[in-house]
Amino acid sequence: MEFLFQTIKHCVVNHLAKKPVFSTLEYWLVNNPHILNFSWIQGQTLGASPLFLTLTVFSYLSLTFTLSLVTLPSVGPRILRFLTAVHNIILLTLSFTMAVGCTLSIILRSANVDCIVCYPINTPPTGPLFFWSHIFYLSKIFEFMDTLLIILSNSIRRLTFLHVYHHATVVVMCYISLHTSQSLFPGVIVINSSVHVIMYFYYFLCALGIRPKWKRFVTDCQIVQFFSSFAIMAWIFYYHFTGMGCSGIWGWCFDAVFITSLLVLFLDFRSKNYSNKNEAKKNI
Ligand SMILES: CC(C)(COP(=O)(O)OP(=O)(O)OC[C@H]1O[C@@H](n2cnc3c(N)ncnc32)[C@H](O)[C@@H]1OP(=O)(O)O)[C@@H](O)C(=O)NCCC(=O)NCCSC(=O)CC(=O)O
Repeated sequence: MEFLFQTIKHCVVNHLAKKPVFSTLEYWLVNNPHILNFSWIQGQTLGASPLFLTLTVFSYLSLTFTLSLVTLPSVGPRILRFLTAVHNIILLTLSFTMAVGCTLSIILRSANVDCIVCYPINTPPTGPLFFWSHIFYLSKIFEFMDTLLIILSNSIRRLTFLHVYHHATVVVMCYISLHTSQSLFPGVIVINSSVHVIMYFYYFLCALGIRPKWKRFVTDCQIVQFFSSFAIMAWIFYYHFTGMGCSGIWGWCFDAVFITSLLVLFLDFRSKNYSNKNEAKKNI
């Protein structure tokens, strides 16, 4: 693994870095002073307080519950489709930027594989990796708009436990990961953002009235991402107990429960949506 990482780093630093496009990307996604000097400071950085987190999650859950019960003034289908398409394009672009920014930050700012997987205990949450973690956290709050779009489209059957539980809990996971400088987090960001590029592209096409035949592929990518997260978690676990310890091991425990619960919910979603019986029904 170390050899693979050093080879990639060598290629990036010695070959790609000479291309003007790459230098521009490197500046805007990693070496910009705003990103380099980023610091997650409790009570100062946007969203960095338990009160903010509590109010955000509470407002999301109570608004979702209330709005799903009342009859909202109907938004014309054309306007709703337009809003949904714009929302998906924003999240697709943001997810792509986070995936590229975080990958470049990992390659350029980490000396070796150990530094990516296991931050030393008491690592301060500063610099590019935590900048992208912060953007990822804020993007999860922006994803609340998914729920509003479901409610506005009167598609209450799509307002499932999986959807609401995922949207509410993922914000808590991001907060804990930033707060504890959690080692696993950049890996999760790269994987999740990449999967979300595909997912929001799928939703974008749906908003345009196109029903892609590869819906199942999106679900499979999501399931694979949970297994990949387990692999990274096992790796951290190994480093933590065989070395000097890794930062954010309490956050690790939260993630273990959260990712397991999502895996169970997604496997259930998969078996209900794509079982041979259901597929046959759709084709009738
Ligand atoms: C293929 C999936 C991505 C989506 O499954 P669904 O059953 O929701 O898909 P679907 O075919 O019914 O979706 C099409 C409908 O979604 C509407 N739609 C379009 N954009 C949307 C958006 N941003 N949020 C919510 N709904 C949206 C379309 O207009 C269309 O409505 P109409 O039918 O009226 O025309 C699946 O794998 C999945 O994630 N299912 C769980 C449901 C969910 O909420 N997923 C996202 C959060 S979980 C997550 O994000 C995990 C992760 O981190 O990867």
